[in-house]
Amino acid sequence: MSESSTSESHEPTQPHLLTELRGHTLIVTMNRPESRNALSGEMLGLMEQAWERANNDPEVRVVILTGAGGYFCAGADLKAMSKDAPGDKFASGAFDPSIIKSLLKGFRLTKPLIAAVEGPAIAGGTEILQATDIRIAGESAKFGVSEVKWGLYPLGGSAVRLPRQIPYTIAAELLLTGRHVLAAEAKEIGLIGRIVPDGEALTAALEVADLIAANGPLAVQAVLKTIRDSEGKHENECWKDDATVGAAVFASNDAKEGPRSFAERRKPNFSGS
Ligand SMILES: C[C@H]([C@H](O)CC(=O)SCCNC(=O)CCNC(=O)[C@H](O)C(C)(C)COP(=O)(O)OP(=O)(O)OC[C@H]1O[C@@H](n2cnc3c(N)ncnc32)[C@H](O)[C@@H]1OP(=O)(O)O)[C@H]1CC[C@H]2[C@@H]3CCC4=CC(=O)CC[C@]4(C)[C@H]3CC[C@]12C
Repeated sequence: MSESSTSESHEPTQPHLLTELRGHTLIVTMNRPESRNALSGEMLGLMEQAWERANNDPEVRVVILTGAGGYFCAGADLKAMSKDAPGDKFASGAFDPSIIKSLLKGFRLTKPLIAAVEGPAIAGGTEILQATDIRIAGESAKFGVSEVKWGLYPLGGSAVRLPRQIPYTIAAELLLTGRHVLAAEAKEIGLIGRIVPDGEALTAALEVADLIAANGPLAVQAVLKTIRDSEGKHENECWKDDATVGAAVFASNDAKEGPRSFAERRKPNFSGS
């Protein structure tokens, strides 16, 4: 990683989250491999900063979320929670769990987000996965929303999102039993889109990111907006916004550059305007 986020309190050489801009792709890496990249307060704070950057930096066209050391994320740091229970902060109003920006609940990226998963993606790890658009995993990756095993609630959004993303009965089973599933089953139920050999998830994600980054950025972001905004609505309720968003793209310089590049038999040079 050539570039890393600033650490708020931990060792400056080992921040809990790393970021690297490679071309137009922002790679965001959860970085506590000794704890299977369990979510710390520091990591969550740095994730918020990374998402702000992704949305506001025009150089960023695609984002990849991954984990260090061959692990994705083991959810909340249960050891820290055993000493300092978050429930007290919810009860006092010190933390409002209806918006958890770091886990992309109540806040979404305007750029496509690809998950590159190796190893365990459990509880909060599978919760944030549900906020990603494209999901690629190594064959040994493991998923699950196991909060109920510890008497906890999946506050990262899974009780709402999972039944919308995979068949209801399977979502209910996973949420209520907390059982883990391997990559093959995760793909079968539609939780992830692609399986690659272990160790190759990031490479595969970068290949997809390059394909997306080569496209017109305004077009990509507009398509993503419509995918998100139309979710759960009757199609007739969507056409007005679909037309507004689409017409704005057609009015852009990029929409002139694309057809021109085809006619001139060259690669398009999109400016994002
Ligand atoms: C609400 C969200 C979220 O929904 C809640 C959760 O995520 S609960 C977390 C539940 N996690 C699990 O069930 C996973 C437990 N781990 C395992 O099952 C296994 O370890 C594994 C399958 C991941 C890996 O197995 P392995 O056999 O490969 O490895 P193993 O030997 O078991 O482990 C290796 C070492 O790693 C350590 N380890 C593993 N997992 C964890 C873990 N989860 N926590 C700590 N350490 C872990 C293990 O112990 C081994 O270490 P050794 O030293 O060798 O023993 C919530 C998500 C984030 C919350 C916010 C956090 C910050 C906040 C603070 C506040 O004060 C206010 C609230 C809040 C904002 C808080 C709000 C809720 C969340 C958003």
